[in-house]
Amino acid sequence: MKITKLTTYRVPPRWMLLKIETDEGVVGWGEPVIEGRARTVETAVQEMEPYLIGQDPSRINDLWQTMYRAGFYRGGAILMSAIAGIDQALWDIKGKVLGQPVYELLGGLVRDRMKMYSWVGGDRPADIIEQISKLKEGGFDTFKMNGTEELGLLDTSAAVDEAVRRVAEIREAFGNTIEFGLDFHGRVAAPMAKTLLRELEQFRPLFVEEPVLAEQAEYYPRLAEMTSIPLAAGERMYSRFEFKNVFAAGGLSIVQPDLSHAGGITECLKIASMAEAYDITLAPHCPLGPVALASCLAVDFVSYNAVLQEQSMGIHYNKGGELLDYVINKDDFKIVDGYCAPLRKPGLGVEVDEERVIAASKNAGDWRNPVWRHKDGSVAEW
Ligand SMILES: O=C(O)[C@H](O)[C@@H](O)[C@@H](O)[C@H](O)CO
Ligand SMILES: [Mg+2]
Repeated sequence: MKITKLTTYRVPPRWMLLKIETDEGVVGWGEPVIEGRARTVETAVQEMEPYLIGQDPSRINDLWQTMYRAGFYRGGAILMSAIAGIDQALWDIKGKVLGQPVYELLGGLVRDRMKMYSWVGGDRPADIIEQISKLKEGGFDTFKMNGTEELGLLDTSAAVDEAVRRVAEIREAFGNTIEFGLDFHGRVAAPMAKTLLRELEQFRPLFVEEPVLAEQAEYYPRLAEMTSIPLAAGERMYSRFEFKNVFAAGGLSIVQPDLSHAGGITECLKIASMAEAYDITLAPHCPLGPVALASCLAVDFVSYNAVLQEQSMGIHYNKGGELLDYVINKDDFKIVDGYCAPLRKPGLGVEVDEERVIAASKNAGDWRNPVWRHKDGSVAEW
């Protein structure tokens, strides 16, 4: 079998799907994308083509190493997202050729169902109680929200109180009947992280995500020393070579690689195994589309340390397109009592609605995250 064609489709709300065709008619789908840089990743996928066209798609490991090493420069958000989507599609092809779901090719199920969580609250956390109540009726009991609005490098006691008040209200309203993670989203600089963590400790959030920016990862062990709140990070790290230093330095309790940013299934499996050796749990990042989610689930169902899975249904970013818009097998993504079952169809288990994808790609738009400014006019982390 030989790879014959790669076709990318940028689609609303801010995703990109990749179709890889072969000379025997087997097709694989992937989701290479960096939110807000879809066109850049699209070009990176096109630049990877010479390594792929005419090659045997079953040789995923060799194709992965070639894409990673052959261009001399390596790593980073764009190249690793391009490799990620291609890798996902290659696994999809392999499973379809062998008539097996990807998780069977990776040693079979390590669990029967996977715990999912839902976003609430939007860019600036609001209406949290109401949104949690609604989702709770639908069976969710685990949520994530932004921990703060924009926050100054050195901000006020009032800003800290505002972040704490929101969390206090959640515990007040729901007690321990629900759990929630707080995503600091890189908005909190090191000078503020300790104060916020200390003040939030009493409400026992399930985790605090990106307590400081990934480029400040050396703070993770120091912050972990002063709080019992599990610290989570990983969506802005792109290969096991980045994660190894963070694991060795300590401080992380939860690692969140993104299956569409960190080299795909092949790479994230390695990251998951490395994390397990350090007793770090796995909660793949996935505010993206259905092929990305299916790839996450493939890794979740074979990784003992997988504990939580993000999914984007109802997320505040999904304007103009929802996770289930582009798949035929909508029921396979059903979340029952907050859990998702394995996708049992061959490959990634996603039946992509190609007609819908092609139609939607005609007006994909160019999603960008907002550019926030502090009161003094300087740019703020969004
Ligand atoms: O935890 C999450 O889902 C992420 O922080 C998410 O909010 C961002 O990755 C966003 O998609 C960037 O455009
Ligand atoms: Mg996040």
